[in-house]
Order: sequence, then C-alpha cells, then structure tokens
Amino acid sequence: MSRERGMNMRIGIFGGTFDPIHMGHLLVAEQAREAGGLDEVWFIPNAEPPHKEAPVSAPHHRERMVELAIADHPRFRLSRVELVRPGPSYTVDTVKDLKKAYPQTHFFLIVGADMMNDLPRWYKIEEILQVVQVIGHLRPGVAAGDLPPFIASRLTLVEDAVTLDLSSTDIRKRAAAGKSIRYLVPEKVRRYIEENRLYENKP
Ligand SMILES: Nc1ncnc2c1ncn2[C@@H]1O[C@H](COP(=O)(O)OP(=O)(O)OP(=O)(O)O)[C@@H](O)[C@H]1O
Ligand SMILES: O=C(O)c1ccc[n+]([C@@H]2O[C@H](COP(=O)([O-])O)[C@@H](O)[C@H]2O)c1
Repeated sequence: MSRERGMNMRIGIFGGTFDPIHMGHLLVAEQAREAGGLDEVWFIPNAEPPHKEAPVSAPHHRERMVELAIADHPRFRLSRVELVRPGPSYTVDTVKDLKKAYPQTHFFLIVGADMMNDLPRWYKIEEILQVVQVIGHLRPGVAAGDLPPFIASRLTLVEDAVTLDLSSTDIRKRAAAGKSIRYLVPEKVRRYIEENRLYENKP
C-alpha cells in the first residue's frame, strides 16, 4: 500500500477458498476494480472456509496459487489476514482486522452472485456492512435474488459484466479425470497443480 497507510484509498477485498484460483476469479476482480474505481484488489484466501463441508487443499497450496495467478497485475495483492488467524475464517473478523490496521481506507467486499445471495446468512452481516460496501458480480446460472434493504443499500452490481461459467469444483473434477485445465487457470497455476499433483483422484 503506497499512500500513507491507505489514506482515502479504495481497496477491494476478495475472499475465497481459491481451490484453485481460476480465470473466473481474476475476471471478477478485474471488473470490480474497474467498475468500483478501486486502487487495489486484495485477494484473501481463507484458512478454514466457514461454510464448506468438503475438505479443501492445504492453505499453503491455495496461497501459493493465488500468488502465482496475480503476480503480473500491478494492482492485485495477496493478503494473509485470514491465513494467520486460527479458526474458521469469518469475514466479520477480517473486515474488523483490516479496518483496525488501515482506519483511513475505504473497503469494498467483492462477491460473486452465489455469495451475494448468501449474505443475509453470513455471521454478523450487520457488523460487516458497517465497515464495507459490497460490489457484486453476476455469475452464470445464478440470478441476483431479492436482498433485504440493509444489504441492497450497500450493494453495487458490476454493470455489463463479462461472466465465465467456471468454478473450482469443475476444475478439480476435470483435473481428477485427467482432462485438460489449460486456459481455465493461469498457466503458472496449471503447472503448480500438475507438479504438486493436487487434484489427482480427488474430485
Ligand atoms: N465464475 C465465477 N463468476 C463469478 N464469481 C465467481 C466465479 N467463480 C467464483 N466466484 C466468486 O469468487 C468467490 C470465491 O469463490 P470460491 O473460491 O469458492 O470459488 P468457486 O469456483 O465458487 O469454488 P467451488 O466450486 O469450490 O465452490 C465467491 O464470491 C464466488 O461467488
Ligand atoms: O463470514 C461468513 O459467515 C461467511 C460465510 C460464507 C462465505 N464467507 C466468505 O466468502 C468468501 C467466498 O466463500 P467461498 O467458500 O465460496 O470461497 C470467503 O472469503 C469466505 O470466507 C464468509
């Protein structure tokens, strides 16, 4: 972060399990950055997803894949705020930690449509919305649902968003079946998955 500890900066925070990070994530981040006039987007891999049942890859693998994927973008950063915090990665704790560290920064929570519709069920959502505004990105196959006014009033949708019908689940399945995942993830991420045999026989 360049300006004095983020004074008046507009930062997008994009949390995810990123198992693995894919082109859909990068496109969401880039379009949210542009639409929201954001100075930077911080990718925040979670340590323990608060609501996912299936086991996920070790945090160090997911962290490294994010690092490889965003290395070439001058305005994308990796934040380890959730990786260093023990226990389930609740977003309310993350936004409070960030606001404490950067009190002068405006934070924007970036979410895909499935997560946007899920916001009313997030832990302490009212407290999250005291700290951040939300930028929502539509996702193929997921319509924007009706949100309660206290969320809708803090939400901006990316207009004319380019969407990709792609998920980490699809990619894990393809890799496990021995199918190509080239062009679905950045090439460096594809090589990392291959070298570490991340999804072999693990749909
Ligand atoms: N193709 C996509 N288009 C729009 N948003 C997406 C897309 N893929 C993921 N997202 C968003 O990215 C964030 C992180 O998602 P996550 O890391 O769980 O990826 P995922 O592809 O949904 O993974 P999985 O298939 O394992 O559930 C969420 O806000 C999610 O809505
Ligand atoms: O804090 C919550 O209650 C909460 C509930 C569901 C999801 N999240 C966060 O939303 C982001 C996307 O979630 P996921 O599981 O689709 O990767 C990730 O940063 C999660 O930690 C947060």
